[in-house]
Amino acid sequence: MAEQQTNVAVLGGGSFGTALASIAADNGARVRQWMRDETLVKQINQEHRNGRYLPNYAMNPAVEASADIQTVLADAELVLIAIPSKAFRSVVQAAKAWLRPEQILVSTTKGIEQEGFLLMSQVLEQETGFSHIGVIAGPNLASEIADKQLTATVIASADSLTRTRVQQVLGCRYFRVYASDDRHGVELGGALKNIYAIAAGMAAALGMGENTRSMLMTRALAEMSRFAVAQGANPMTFLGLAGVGDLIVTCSSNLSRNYRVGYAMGEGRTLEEAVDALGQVAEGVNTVKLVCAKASEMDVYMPLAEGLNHVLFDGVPAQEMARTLMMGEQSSDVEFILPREAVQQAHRDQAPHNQTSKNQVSKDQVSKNNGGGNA
Ligand SMILES: NC(=O)c1ccc[n+]([C@@H]2O[C@H](COP(=O)([O-])OP(=O)(O)OC[C@H]3O[C@@H](n4cnc5c(N)ncnc54)[C@H](O)[C@@H]3O)[C@@H](O)[C@H]2O)c1
Ligand SMILES: O=P(O)(O)OC[C@H](O)CO
Repeated sequence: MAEQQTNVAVLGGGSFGTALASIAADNGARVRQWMRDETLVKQINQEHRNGRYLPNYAMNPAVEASADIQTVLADAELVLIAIPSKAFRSVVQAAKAWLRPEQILVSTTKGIEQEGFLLMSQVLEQETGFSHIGVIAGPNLASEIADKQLTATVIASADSLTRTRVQQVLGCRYFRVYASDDRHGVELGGALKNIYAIAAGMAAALGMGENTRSMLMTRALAEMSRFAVAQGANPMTFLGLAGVGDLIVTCSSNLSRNYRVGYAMGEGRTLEEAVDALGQVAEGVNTVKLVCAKASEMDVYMPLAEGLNHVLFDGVPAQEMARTLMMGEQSSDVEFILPREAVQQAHRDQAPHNQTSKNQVSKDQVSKNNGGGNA
């Protein structure tokens, strides 16, 4: 007996929504994609191409685009939401009247909501109260997926039906879907890596080398997992695709919008110029502010994120910040093996006179250290 075709709804007409819609259609699902822009709807239905966000890639012709959210959600078993975090809640609210508890709702958005520091799956939970909720995250540059480059992602959910159905619906010859039940860790991995992608782009534009990039990525991973553990996530998640996997791709590729924002700033553009030139979402710009505020509230040491925050919003030159960071506390490599506090204690015990601990990267410290570093 032939298996029944799965109905999939994709909310979002940007690059990731478009890439995901094509995967599901390539895999035999009936896919409807919702977007606001009627011109884009017409173009996708007639030319099978998203000329605004992925102009150089053919979409599966079976994807039906529509600006009517009710039509798109009707009969959908799986709903994939690819809307930037700033608009995520409003779109879920607009969709709510046509969502049903038996549907599987999956956020693909890598951002944080300012009010309450909520991740998008938490917004979904708040708005719907449903139980089949998950997130997708991993090293997933939309244009490479649209080009059918071999790619893997993670579906994370406490609900096994959500994990299994997403693996069945999206897993195909060019897209592998791994499962996790650490939804919070996977979602945080996706959101946090954007911060360090901006820093990596900046470092590349400033001519910093591969040792620097490697140090930045590895210390970023330490910082991300430290923050995530304080938020209740499993540190082991950061060894997976949604942790180190996504960090590698976004810190190395100029296909990453966050990396491109950093690169443009490293070339001398202002943040506003860099974001305007992009014309697409770079979630890391907003995330760094929210994460620094939360880290300070929870007393989590995040010198790279704090440093980037000062560069983006306080006008501190990136070179100067790099010098300051190089003069910061020399700490433990892997804190889950040798705790940072043990290294600090050893420094205190062996210091001829007491040193003050350098827990925060402040603007004052930047000016004090200016010129004195060895980055
Ligand atoms: N592009 C990627 O490679 C990629 C990969 C993985 C995850 N993501 C994540 O997916 C999310 C979406 O990213 P994207 O790349 O598709 O963004 P994008 O900038 O390419 O497109 C965003 C889409 O959202 C729509 N949108 C914005 N505000 C809206 C609103 N109020 N109502 C309805 N639609 C609205 C835009 O019109 C556009 O169609 C982001 O959080 C991003 O981090 C992106
Ligand atoms: O283009 P970015 O920087 O939003 O990154 C896209 C994806 O998150 C990469 O996995």
